[in-house]
Amino acid sequence: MLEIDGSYGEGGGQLVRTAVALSAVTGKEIRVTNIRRNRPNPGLKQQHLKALEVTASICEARVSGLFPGSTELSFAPMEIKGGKYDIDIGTAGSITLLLQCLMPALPFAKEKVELTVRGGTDVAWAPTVDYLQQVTFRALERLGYAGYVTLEKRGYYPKGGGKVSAFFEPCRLWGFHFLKEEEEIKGISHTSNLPAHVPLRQAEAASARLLEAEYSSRIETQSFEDFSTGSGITLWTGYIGGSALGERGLPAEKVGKRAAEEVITELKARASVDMHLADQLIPYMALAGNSSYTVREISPHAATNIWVTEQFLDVKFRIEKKEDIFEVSVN
Ligand SMILES: Nc1ncnc2c1ncn2[C@@H]1O[C@H](COP(=O)(O)OP(=O)(O)OP(=O)(O)O)[C@@H](O)[C@H]1O
Repeated sequence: MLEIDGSYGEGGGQLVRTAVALSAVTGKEIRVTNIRRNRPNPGLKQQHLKALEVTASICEARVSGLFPGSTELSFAPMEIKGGKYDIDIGTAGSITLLLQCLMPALPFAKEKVELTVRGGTDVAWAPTVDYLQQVTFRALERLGYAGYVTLEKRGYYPKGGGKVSAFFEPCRLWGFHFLKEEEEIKGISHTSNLPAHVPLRQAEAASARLLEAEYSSRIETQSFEDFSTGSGITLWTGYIGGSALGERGLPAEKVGKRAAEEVITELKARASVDMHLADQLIPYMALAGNSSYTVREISPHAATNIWVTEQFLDVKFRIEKKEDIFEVSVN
């Protein structure tokens, strides 16, 4: 039984998701203690519970400790099955973070996996669904990953009610060295139940700020009348993304500008991947072997993900400072 201290480093939800996914891949039984100890509300929340429940059912795991607020769990996987699953997170809990828990295991499934997930598609502290599609999947494809997600309906905080379909096929991962890929910046600016000028103003403000920094952009606008009310914008180019969400009282122009600033910060650093993708790629790069990227900073999320991944797999990540950026590689 492998014991993982959930308070290590960043000590958040991602450590638990990576541990469970790699337990499924390696077949190693685990116990995770001190779950989310470094968060103001420690223990498992609804979003984490759903992710763990689905991962357990896909790999027929024996689990204990799955209840709200639980700070310790054990997970003993069998084989990773395929099949169809219909999952309702029940709140505006992040759909993309639920997928983050499952996705590293799915190349090793016996058959294809089809999921329908209901929850939040554009919520704080998580990749937006557009980021997942345009940045994360673009990078994973380079590692041989076979899967895609389709947005059916947006879901914003607090009501949620978004819907995403996802499809994954068993595949063999291979190594890849990520280099900076810069194209015209693309984006989607979207709203639900708000006036049509809101996504336009978000998009125009983002484009104007990008142009000031000498980047051209093409941003699509979308207006929906879905179950929840909200707005957001995601921008991307190569392996770099940025996003911002609307808030009551926050002018649409500020939302657009925030997303643009995120992308500009990443692009100016001249690294190959952004800080979020950098932590997300760690388990896949370890499974694929012989891979690398450059990033402007090593975030606590990335350092923690490296630490958890090294507990499961016989790999060692190297981090080297090269001028103003860091190269992260694994053999
Ligand atoms: N704006 C964003 N764009 C892309 N990815 C993001 C963004 N914000 C957060 N992420 C990603 O979402 C994940 C968040 O992990 P984290 O452990 O903080 O989540 P959590 O389960 O909500 O946990 P906790 O509530 O314990 O913080 C990380 O992979 C991070 O890179």
